Amino acid sequence: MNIGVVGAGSIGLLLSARLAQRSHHIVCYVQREDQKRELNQWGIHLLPEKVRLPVQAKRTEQMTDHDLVIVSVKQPQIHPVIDVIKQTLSPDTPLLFLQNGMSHLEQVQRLKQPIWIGVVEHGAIRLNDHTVRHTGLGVIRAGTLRKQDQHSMKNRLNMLNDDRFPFVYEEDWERMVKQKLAVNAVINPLTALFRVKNGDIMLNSHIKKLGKHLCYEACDVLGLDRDTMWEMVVRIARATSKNESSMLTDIEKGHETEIDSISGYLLKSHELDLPYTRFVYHAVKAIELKNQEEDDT
Ligand SMILES: NC(=O)C1=CN([C@@H]2O[C@H](COP(=O)(O)OP(=O)(O)OC[C@H]3O[C@@H](n4cnc5c(N)ncnc54)[C@H](OP(=O)(O)O)[C@@H]3O)[C@@H](O)[C@H]2O)C=CC1
Ligand SMILES: CC(C)(CO)C(=O)C(=O)O
Repeated sequence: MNIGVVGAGSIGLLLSARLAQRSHHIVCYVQREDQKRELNQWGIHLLPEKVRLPVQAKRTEQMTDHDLVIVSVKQPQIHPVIDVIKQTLSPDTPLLFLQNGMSHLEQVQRLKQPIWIGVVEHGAIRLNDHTVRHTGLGVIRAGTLRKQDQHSMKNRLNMLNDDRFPFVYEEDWERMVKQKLAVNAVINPLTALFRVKNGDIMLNSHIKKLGKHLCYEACDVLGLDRDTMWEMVVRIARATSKNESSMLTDIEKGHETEIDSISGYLLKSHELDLPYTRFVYHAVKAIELKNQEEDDT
């Protein structure tokens, strides 16, 4: 397939490399000239295998139609990408959105294109503009926003699917996104606040206890079963145990996190008090603010 990947960060580079390995033609859309140059010159260096995969790189404004366009920028970065999509892509080009959280869904639903909503259960970390380490093998789950797109989506998803990098079709995308939100509402703030890798939150009995409270609060808001969800959180934390969560990476780099679309989304959509969620929300925002103040001085 001919695939465009918007955003060549940890997940964008991982996806581009894994799909290029299966001989798909990949165009990475990036926002910086230096990253474009590096990717065109070196391709993607994929670890731990130490292989180089050739890709083409262009600026996001140069976006054209593909068999599929995958959007792998972070939730707070999505507005300008949606503007480019509106201006450049035909209404037939399918779009796969992979953001954590749920705040982007309202905007995305207004697009005319066939929309696939996906969640990533892999762990990945970008080491430089053309090098990525695959730190936790998981799956990518996706479903279609509109029923009429299901058939063509299933066909295309089959073309992407591979035992070493699975894509799984999900009939109930809303449930899938809610479950991923509950997982992120536990793992992401705890790893960011305690500065630990995903697996470590299950090894420290106190952090694990906080995790269970966060999980139960998320389940109560989202209408999910508490025990099933806690099992899922434990499974994903273990499967990605060596991974730094995307929120921890953001905190360490002094970047804005996705806390607003994860814990913030839960707080906004519920009237009951969620004391554990409220605490981690403000704690992560406090670190963001501190990082910002340090940058300004
Ligand atoms: N990392 C992980 O292990 C996991 C991440 N996720 C989710 O996947 C999504 C992506 O995360 P991740 O890859 O870690 O994030 P990164 O911050 O590593 O990557 C985001 C990339 O998007 C780029 N970008 C921002 N705006 C634009 C634009 N207008 N045009 C082109 N590129 C742009 C950034 O460019 P620049 O480098 O120039 O800033 C950056 O390279 C998030 O929602 C995250 O929560 C889900 C599961 C696991
Ligand atoms: C599943 C998990 C926690 C993997 O690291 C993730 O989604 C993230 O880091 O944002």
